[in-house]
Amino acid sequence: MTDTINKPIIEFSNVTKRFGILTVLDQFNFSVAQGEKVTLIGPSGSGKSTVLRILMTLEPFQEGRLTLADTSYHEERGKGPFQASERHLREIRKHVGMVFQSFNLFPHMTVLRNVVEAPVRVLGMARAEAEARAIELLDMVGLADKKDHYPVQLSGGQQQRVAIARALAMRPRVLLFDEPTSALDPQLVGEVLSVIRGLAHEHDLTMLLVTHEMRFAREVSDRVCFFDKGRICEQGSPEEIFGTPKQERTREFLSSVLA
Ligand SMILES: Nc1ncnc2c1ncn2[C@@H]1O[C@H](COP(=O)(O)OP(=O)(O)OP(=O)(O)O)[C@@H](O)[C@H]1O
Repeated sequence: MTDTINKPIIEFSNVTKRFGILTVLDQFNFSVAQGEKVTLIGPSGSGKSTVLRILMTLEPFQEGRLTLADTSYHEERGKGPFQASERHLREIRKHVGMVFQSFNLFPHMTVLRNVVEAPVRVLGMARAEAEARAIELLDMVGLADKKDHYPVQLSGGQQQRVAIARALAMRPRVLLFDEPTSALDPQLVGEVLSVIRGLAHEHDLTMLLVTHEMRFAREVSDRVCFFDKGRICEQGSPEEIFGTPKQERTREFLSSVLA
C-alpha cells in the first residue's frame, strides 16, 4: 500500500451519465492518486460498475471530463455523448487493465496464450519475450504448472488468477477490478484475494476495486469509498469506514452486509 499520496492518475470532473431517463452519475467528482488502492463499496445498482465501465470507455458519458493518465476525455457540447475514438481506446487500453467478474478468458487458447496474445498483438512485443514474462506472471499467481491447460480445465478461482496475470501482462498503470470474486464459490475467494493482496504492495500500480466482498475493502485498500445513488457518501481508511463510520447510510449498509 502507498504511504505517499501522488498526483491523480484518474480524475472524474462533473461527469454525468444517463441511461435513457435514468441518471446514474450526476456531476460526479472523484479522483485516485497514482499508486493508490481504492475500493468502492455500496448497494446494488448505485453505479459502481458504471464508474469502471466509463473508465474503460465501455460506456459513453453525457457531461463532464475524465482525465486518465494525463489524457483528458470530455463530451463535446452539442455533439451528443462522448464516444472514445479508436486512438483514445488504444491509448486507454495500454494504460488500464480490467479484471471482470466473469474471467472472460479465450476458451480455445491455452492459459499461456491467453496471457501472451495481447502484449504481442497490441504492444508488438516479441513472442519469446511475452512468453517469458507470461511465465513469470503465471508463477506469481501460482499457476505456472497450468500453462498448457485450457480454461475449461481450471476452477473459477484459477481462471480468475489467469485473468489477473493477463491484465498485468500489458504492464498497466491502472488495474480495475469489477467484482472479481462474485462468480466464485466462497471457498475459492481466498486464493484470488491473496493474489490481489500481493498486488497491493506494488507501489506504482494504481488499483480501483468494486466489490461486495468486505475483506477486499479491509485488506487491500488505502481508501474505501461508500457509494450510494451515484455519489460517494463517505470515504476514509478501512479503519475509519469499518471502525467508526460517520454516516447513518454507511452504518446501515455495513450492518446489512456484515450481518
Ligand atoms: N446498459 C444499461 N442500460 C440501462 N441501464 C443500465 C445499464 N447499465 C447499468 N444500468 C443501470 O444503472 C444503474 C447502476 O448500475 P451499476 O451496474 O453501475 O450499479 P452497481 O452499483 O455496480 O450495482 P451492482 O453492485 O449490482 O453491480 C442501475 O440502475 C442499472 O440498472
